[in-house]
Amino acid sequence: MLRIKELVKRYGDEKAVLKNLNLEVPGESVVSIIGASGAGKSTLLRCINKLVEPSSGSIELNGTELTKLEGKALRLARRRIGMVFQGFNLIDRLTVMENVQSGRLGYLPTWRAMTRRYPQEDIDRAFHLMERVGIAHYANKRADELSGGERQRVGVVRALMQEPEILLADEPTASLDPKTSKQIMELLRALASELHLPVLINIHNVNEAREYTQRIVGMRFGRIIFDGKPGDLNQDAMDEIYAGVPAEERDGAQSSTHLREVAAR
Ligand SMILES: Nc1ncnc2c1ncn2[C@@H]1O[C@H](COP(=O)(O)OP(=O)(O)OP(=O)(O)O)[C@@H](O)[C@H]1O
Repeated sequence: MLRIKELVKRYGDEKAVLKNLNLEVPGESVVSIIGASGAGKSTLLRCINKLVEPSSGSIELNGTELTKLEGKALRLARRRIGMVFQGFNLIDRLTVMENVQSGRLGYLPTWRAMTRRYPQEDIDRAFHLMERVGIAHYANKRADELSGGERQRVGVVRALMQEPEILLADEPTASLDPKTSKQIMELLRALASELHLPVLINIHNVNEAREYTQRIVGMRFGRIIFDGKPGDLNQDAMDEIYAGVPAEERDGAQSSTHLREVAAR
């Protein structure tokens, strides 16, 4: 169970981008977070895995308060949070196997990780997961030789190698074509149920959110203003979440997170 209470995030002296946000995600549920660009969706995910430091409030994962952790305790907690990225975040020159094994870094002594001498059980687990998502035959291929959908499957396996207690996906399909997007959403939904994992997906494509997730959380200006089943997301709710956003930009627009990542490359 993920339990977020009164979460506030402020970048520097700017006004808060998350404003006293409350959210509970029980096990095994697939929740999508939608909202206009700048609503605070990525910041929320980044606060959960502490890529950014919350300004105040609490984030509890299965009874562990994450916001207060530091040093080793933080590292241990972080390895329980799997993250899937829009741009995949793979190391191109490494093989698929090497990339997925990087999900075990939080568990291995440094010498073992540096020399890439992975324990047999980690190799077995990697093959099992790669077979599950259909990429086992690519184990020894370089990551940059794969298609976008295959790369995202590597990203998913890497996250699962962490034995996570929750999976966070930050626009996992935004770099993919529609058919591949559906396959990845289908996969995330299936894995949530097979592995009894809560999955939190930040997503721009509202149609995919409706089709593949059981619960939709709508954000606006750092607040949750909708929280319900896909069937409850009617036109009024959509208009409130996306007020002021042109219709053609509501779906599939490039996110500011993506643009920032591209600019940083
Ligand atoms: N590292 C940062 N430093 C300063 N401001 C930031 C930073 N990251 C995000 N912001 C600001 O916080 C606000 C929320 O951004 P965030 O990326 O969380 O929104 P989002 O809903 O995920 O948007 P998008 O869908 O476009 O990615 C925006 O105004 C953004 O400019």
